[in-house]
Order: sequence, then C-alpha cells, then structure tokens
Amino acid sequence: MVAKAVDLRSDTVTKPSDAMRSAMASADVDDDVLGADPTARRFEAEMAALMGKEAALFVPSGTMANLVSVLAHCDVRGSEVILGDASHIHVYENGGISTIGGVHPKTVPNNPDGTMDIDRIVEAIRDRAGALLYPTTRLICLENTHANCGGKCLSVEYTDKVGEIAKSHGLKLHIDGARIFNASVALGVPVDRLVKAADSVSVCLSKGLGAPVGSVIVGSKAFIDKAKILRKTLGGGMRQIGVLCAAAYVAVRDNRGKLADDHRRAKVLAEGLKKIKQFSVDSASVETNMVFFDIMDPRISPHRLCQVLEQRNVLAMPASSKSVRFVLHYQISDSDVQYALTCVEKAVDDLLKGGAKFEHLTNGTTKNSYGH
Ligand SMILES: Cc1ncc(COP(=O)(O)O)c(C=O)c1O
Ligand SMILES: C[C@@H](O)[C@H](N)C(=O)O
Repeated sequence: MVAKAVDLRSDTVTKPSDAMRSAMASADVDDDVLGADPTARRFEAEMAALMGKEAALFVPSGTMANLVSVLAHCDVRGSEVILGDASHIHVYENGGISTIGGVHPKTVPNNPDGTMDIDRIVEAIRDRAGALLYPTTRLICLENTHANCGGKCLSVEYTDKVGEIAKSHGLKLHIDGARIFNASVALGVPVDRLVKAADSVSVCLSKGLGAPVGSVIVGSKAFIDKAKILRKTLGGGMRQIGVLCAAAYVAVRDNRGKLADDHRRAKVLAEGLKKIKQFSVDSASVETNMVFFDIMDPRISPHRLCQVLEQRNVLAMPASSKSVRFVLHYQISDSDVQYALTCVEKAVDDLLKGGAKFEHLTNGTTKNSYGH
C-alpha cells in the first residue's frame, strides 16, 4: 500500500470525499442544456443567494468562468479590460480573452498585496474622445485572493473603491474569486459583502472548497443569461451536471468551515520553513493557504528540491526559477505539515551534502509543474 502523498502542489488536487461521492451517485439529474437538471438549478440558486447576486451558472472550470464573464461584459468589438499584470486571467488562461474573445487586455502592475494602484487603474481607462484610435474600456478585473501574490486578500474597502471607479466611468467590475471564500474567512467579511461592488464573480468550487470539478459564475439575471449562451458557445453546455453540482454542494457545505485551518497550517508551515537558512520566507505575509519561499542557495534549485521531496512522497511545485509554492487544503493535516517540514529539512541537507548524488535529476520541470 503506497503511503498517502502529502500533496502541496495546489488546492486543486483534493480527491472527492465519501460524502461527495455518495451525493454524486444519488443526485437527481436531467438535461441541463434544456434547463431541466433539478440539482443544478437548486445549487445555482443557493450559490447566488450565498454570494448576494441574482443568479448563478455552473461552469466546468475557473478558466471558463473568467472567459465567459469577460466575454459577457465585453460583447462589443474593440473592448478592453483592465487587469493585473500578474493576474491569473492574464498569465495562466492562454490569453483566451483575446484569442477567443477578441478582447484587448490593458495590464496594470499588481502590487505585492494583489491590488493595483487606484490611480493607475484610473489612468488606464481609455478616453472615449480617442475612440478613433483607442480600444474602449468596458471592464475592470480584480482577483481575490491573488494567486501570484501569495494568496493575498483584497479588502472590502479596496474592492468597493474600485467598484465606485468602475461605476463612475460606466464600466463593469469582475472578480476572479477562485479563492473568494479563503479571502472571506481570512478577512472575517461575509462573502456577499466582500463582492457587493462586483457585477460578476467567478468562484472556484474545485480549489479550497474541495469539489472535484467546477466553478460558478454569479451576477445579475441578465448577465447570467448572456453567460449561459457563451458557455454553450464555448462547448461548456453540459447535460446531467447534477452529478457535479451535488458534489459541489457538499463541498460548500462541509469545507467552508475548514478554510481557517488551511490558513493556520500555512502559517505553521511558513514558520517552519523560515528556520531553514537556505530559504527566504516572509511568514508574516501569509494570509491564506499559500506559502511561497525563495531558495537563496545556488546549490538547490526549486525543481531539484521538488524532485527530492517527491521521493519522500511530498508533492510541491516550483513557482519560479528561484521559488517554490506550497498550497494547503483540507486534505493536509497537522501531522502532514510536520512531516513535510522534516522532509524539506532532510532534502536540503541531502542536496547540500550530496549534490552529485542528485546529478541525474535534471533542472527541467518536474512532472508536476506548470512549466514555470
Ligand atoms: C486565481 C485563479 N483563477 C482562476 C483559476 C482557474 O481555475 P481552473 O484551473 O479551474 O481553470 C485558477 C487556478 O486554477 C486560479 O488560481
Ligand atoms: C496554477 C493555477 O492555474 C492553478 N490555479 C493553481 O493555483 O494551482
């Protein structure tokens, strides 16, 4: 029996719980393209109410949730969206808003806390008087929590301020809320209040909440009607999705209350990593379930460290050529965190002492990486 891996690659790696599997097996289903799947209808209505919006739409992934949302807001040729230069939409979604949607990105630098400077956002809004030359700004996108900024939370005050700017300029606001529940828990702000200023939010069910598949888009009824058509256009119209919505319902019910533990364990992990002198870890900046650390010793590369850890059944992914990311989720226990720390300490010692022993390990991407 292979020991269970301590999988810190991402919060996307969780396996469905027995309760989710049971709910999937017994789900009441019908054809969702025909609008008839009762479990999907119930789940979408519950998610809309939870998020404080009129309507909701289940989609297969967070990437599709963001793409559909941007396309629904920017449905006129020549549209431009203001978004962070380190945002998931801009960095990790294959440029889909442009390649598929023909929407032009106008990036603004993300600050280390995941925000974009308010004045830089305003500066980025195109002057309509220049319509002969410029794209037309139609949307601002935020990301909360911010994945590339260490899982940082955007405050409700900041979100409301960006919402005011959008409204005063006749723009819409979308929040990539892949981890919005993590932000809500970390900030102690009800999730519906946190996203009040947004016209649309994409919420990943398959991250910290632990559902096997899916995201949900929330917004006005009119917006969701447009989103539903775009989902079908993109091939995301699915049939008996009650099977997936049933699991997602269990995920939201059972795991929202566990997110605070993920955040606590992330802090414990960061404090432990901080004791390793070859690492640079800003443990004070850990706000949610992500821990990023830089490797300061040239004898240790992120890829080699992840490969050596993999040999000890600890899975992680390089975040860059000099950093590694650990992501906590509800299937990582306190003892798993301690085991991972022990393995990291041993891996560092091994790599420092017997670097040659690991020469066979290439500095290429591990099998579990996005090719950073
Ligand atoms: C912030 C953020 N947005 C969107 C996504 C996309 O979600 P998916 O992987 O389900 O397409 C991810 C990660 O996957 C993410 O971290
Ligand atoms: C990398 C990214 O696509 C994914 N959302 C993750 O955080 O693991």
